[in-house]
Amino acid sequence: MIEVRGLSKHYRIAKRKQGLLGAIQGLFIRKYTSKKAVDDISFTIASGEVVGYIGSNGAGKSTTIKMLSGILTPTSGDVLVNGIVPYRERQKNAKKIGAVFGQRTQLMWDLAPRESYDLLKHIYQIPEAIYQKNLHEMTEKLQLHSLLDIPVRQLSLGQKMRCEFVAAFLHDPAVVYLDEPTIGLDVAAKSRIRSFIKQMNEEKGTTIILTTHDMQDIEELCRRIIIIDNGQILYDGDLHAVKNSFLHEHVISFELDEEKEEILIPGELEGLVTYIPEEGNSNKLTLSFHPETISAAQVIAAVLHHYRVRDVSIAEPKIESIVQEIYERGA
Ligand SMILES: Nc1ncnc2c1ncn2[C@@H]1O[C@H](COP(=O)(O)OP(=O)(O)OP(=O)(O)O)[C@@H](O)[C@H]1O
Repeated sequence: MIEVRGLSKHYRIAKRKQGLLGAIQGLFIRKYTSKKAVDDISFTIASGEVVGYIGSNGAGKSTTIKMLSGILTPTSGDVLVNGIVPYRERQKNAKKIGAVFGQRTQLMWDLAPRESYDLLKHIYQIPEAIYQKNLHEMTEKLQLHSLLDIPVRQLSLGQKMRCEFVAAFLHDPAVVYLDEPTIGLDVAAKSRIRSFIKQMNEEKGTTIILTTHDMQDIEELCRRIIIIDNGQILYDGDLHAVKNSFLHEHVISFELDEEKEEILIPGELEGLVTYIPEEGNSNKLTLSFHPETISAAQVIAAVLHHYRVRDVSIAEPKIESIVQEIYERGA
């Protein structure tokens, strides 16, 4: 579906000298530096995959997406999407892809969404029956019937983004690029959009490439992540595998049935767990441990053996901290 081999994009940046003289000199003599925004990356994405493409600001995510969608021509390397070289056959490629860029819109500002959709129907030459079916199903899923005839400029950000998603999926694209699709949205809008993405992937087999700084998006939608930093791929693989390999500590909190003057770690856990004191809580026993040293089940069993426990909560390692660590380690 998507094949990327040795793909690079180097931007040429004009060096400017300071001051008026420098500006005048710059008109005649220009010196350039080169920025390796994407530097020799390779990956393959199969049809129907949902892949999180993540990295810090300036890592090279948007540049990659622009090359995949045909907006940018690579400096070197190969990219093939649906058997098409995107930057060579832009129109053919455009018919098979969809995109939502959180910061930009493809809906006409002064028109109602329905009118923009009608325009897209003609641009993508969607047969009338498929158009009506898709429009009906998608507006239903995103609950935007009541918004279809209101000019886009009068819609809230969350309403507008839901409408954007219909525009991106209306022509049944094989691949959809989502660049920060939930940025600035409230919890309810994010959740509705995430379940729409899930449904489209499951029902239509749409391949999704998701670029986001919102790790909740990644956790809920992606089984595979590609992490890019400084234009190079740091990690490409299963989200849960990375979680396990980078996982340092699990934290379990026990709410004890009664307040204690002193809470002691059960003897059998000595040296295997670390006690995390919680200020002002004399009935809370919070322990951190490495899952390779001792299992959560063993920790719970030992505590239940010594204390009467009202409630237990287990904190999973956050993907944010794992990603942060991968950036810092560099591999
Ligand atoms: N048109 C351009 N000309 C010169 N340099 C550019 C251009 N576009 C991007 N860059 C540089 O290339 C690098 C990668 O940029 P890119 O926009 O791909 O990063 P990103 O991972 O999408 O970042 P963000 O999360 O901030 O959107 C950055 O250092 C950026 O400054």
